[in-house]
Amino acid sequence: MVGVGRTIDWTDGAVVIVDQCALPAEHRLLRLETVTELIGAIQRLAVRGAPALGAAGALGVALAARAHDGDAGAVRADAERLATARPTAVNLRWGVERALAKLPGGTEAVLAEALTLLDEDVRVNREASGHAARLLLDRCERRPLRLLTHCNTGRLAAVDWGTALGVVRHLHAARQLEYVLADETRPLLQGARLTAWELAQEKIPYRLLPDSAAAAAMARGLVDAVVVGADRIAANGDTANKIGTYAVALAAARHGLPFVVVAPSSTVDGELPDGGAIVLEQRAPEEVTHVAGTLVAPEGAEAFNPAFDVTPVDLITAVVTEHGVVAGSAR
Ligand SMILES: CSC[C@H]1O[C@H](OP(=O)(O)O)[C@H](O)[C@@H]1O
Repeated sequence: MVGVGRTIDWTDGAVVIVDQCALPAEHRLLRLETVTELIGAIQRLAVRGAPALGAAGALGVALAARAHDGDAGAVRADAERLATARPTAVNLRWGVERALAKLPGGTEAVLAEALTLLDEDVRVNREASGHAARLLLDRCERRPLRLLTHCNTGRLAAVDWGTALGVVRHLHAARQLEYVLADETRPLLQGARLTAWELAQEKIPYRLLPDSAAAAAMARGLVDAVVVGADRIAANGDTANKIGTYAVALAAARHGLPFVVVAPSSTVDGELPDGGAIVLEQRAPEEVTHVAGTLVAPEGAEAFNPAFDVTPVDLITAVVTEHGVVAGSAR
């Protein structure tokens, strides 16, 4: 059920999500009854995070199948609008296509596939984050661990549990975590608003830091390892993730710290040989020139606001999915 553990689910013919734009001030649910409403929620990041986008894509096809019952052309047109709502996370199109493949079996078959995908997401991310937690315990001597993370990769970025933050949950449960250093993650502050909220909810020790302080934290010996999520992983292991991830990887390499990417295998795009071809979403300048709706730059200031960057695999210790380590120097 949404809110209790799940970030996104299907309730009485609608997609119901936790409205991530309202957090941390308010934990409220949004009921989305049409594909257009769902696309709007995806594009304003009310629902966000690669695995959660996969679930949204699949459930969105169920909405389309119900709305256009019997009109496969109309369903496919809505499915394409969904799949292109945000370009970088491969999971969105993957979820759409998973559900669309069941369309010949009818509306209920599409919904059944989408609900199966949601259940899978939780299991797969628990497995992937479990592998990554064990890898970090193998590679890091110090106990308990002090992890730095970027953006939000917890249950809010998935159906439940999460990827990199799933590692934190495993380690915390095993009493092997001292604290988390969470990058605020400008400009949309997924770390400050969402990761901090998740960790506070579970009384997991954390400190928030400006993105610009991540390298300094490593230089001061405050970090044992870095763990992040992913939005699209190329066949060679190059990884697209939230803007700022590449800088964190450079700093981790400089300080000889493990840098681990955790994602479900649905985030791997085997058709891309390397990260050079990953489409990186560019977002509105206002996300940079304004803070909480207040202009903080000169009127008319231009901005460079890519939502993602690519970390080359040579800076990644391990890319870990439910299948274990699939790329990186730890293979
Ligand atoms: C569990 S992967 C989450 C992944 O998605 C985030 O992007 P966004 O907040 O724009 O959806 C970020 O890249 C996270 O690492």
